[in-house]
Amino acid sequence: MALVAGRKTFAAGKTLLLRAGVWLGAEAAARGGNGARRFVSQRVLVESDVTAGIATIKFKNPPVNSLSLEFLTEFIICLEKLENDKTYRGLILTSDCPGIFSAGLDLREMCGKNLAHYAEYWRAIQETWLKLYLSNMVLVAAINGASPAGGCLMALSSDYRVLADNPRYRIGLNETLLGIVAPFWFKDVLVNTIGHRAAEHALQLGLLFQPTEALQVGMVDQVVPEDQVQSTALSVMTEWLAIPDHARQLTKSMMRKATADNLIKQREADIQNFVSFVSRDSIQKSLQVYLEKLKQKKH
Ligand SMILES: CCCCC/C=C\CCCC/C=C/C(=O)SCCNC(=O)CCNC(=O)[C@H](O)C(C)(C)COP(=O)(O)OP(=O)(O)OC[C@H]1O[C@@H](n2cnc3c(N)ncnc32)[C@H](O)[C@@H]1OP(=O)(O)O
Repeated sequence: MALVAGRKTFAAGKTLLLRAGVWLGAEAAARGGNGARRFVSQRVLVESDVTAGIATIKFKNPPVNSLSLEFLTEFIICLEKLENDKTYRGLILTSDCPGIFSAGLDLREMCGKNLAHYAEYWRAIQETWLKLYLSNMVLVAAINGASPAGGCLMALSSDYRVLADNPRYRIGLNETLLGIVAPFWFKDVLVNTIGHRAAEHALQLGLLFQPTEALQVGMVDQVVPEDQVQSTALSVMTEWLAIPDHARQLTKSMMRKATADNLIKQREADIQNFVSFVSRDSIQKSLQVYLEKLKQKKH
């Protein structure tokens, strides 16, 4: 199995160091006779059906699929590989961790680190979102677990969302509950999905919706029994892939470009905003208290 380490070039001429060992050769992946391929990487599992042109990315960053810098690095590389490989027209996003889609940003990346680290981290968050939001592939989120904040953003950036019908699987942008603020582009994506009034309400109160509420407000497109999430995602994908790619892709771009451009034109300022916000003593304190509460919950 090949081990690739190198530099990943990000937008704005910046680079993110691809840590040695995080990407374990996709090319060495098992290839079945039925057109199924499996890429192997440490935190991101990629299964694909070459014949159908559909790949499935399973987040595998236990215990809660937090969006750590290492996870994001692997994820971006996987996305790029799939995006550049014209075999794949559709991508299903789901989780390999039982009961958790993604706990969102990794709070440990935002606590007690230096300014350069915060900047690197935020650039990776931006990059992940831009790649997801502007993907030429059809993206279906098969949400098989809790999906707060950054986890919710990943789902919202897909073209279609299927959520498992389990009241423990709440989804929403809960940033205010942590004493932090969802950045404008998180807000824009939420507004595009559920409308301005509902987004204002949800954002100010940091609402986490149970499945039936999420369906009602339009945050997800379908709620299905837990054991039908993957099969539903697959049949939705088949429906979407019946549309000619060029027409669907141009339409997607027409709908999303302005929102993405809004960030692209002020990426550096957005990074500086994040760095100065998150490094404030009061914000550091809020995040630490929140992390401590999460830890104590168990005892
Ligand atoms: C005005 C200018 C503004 C500019 C921008 C400024 C600010 C930036 C805003 C950035 C936007 C932020 C987005 C985010 O995504 S913030 C993260 C929000 N996430 C959460 O609130 C989720 C917190 N986690 C949970 O609610 C639960 O863990 C759960 C996901 C529902 C799973 O519950 P359960 O299965 O019971 O697991 P535990 O709670 O026991 O957790 C297991 C261990 O995982 C640790 N953990 C959980 N979440 C995170 C996380 N997000 N990051 C890091 N670590 C996390 C938890 O502490 C446990 O650790 P332990 O085993 O060591 O105790």
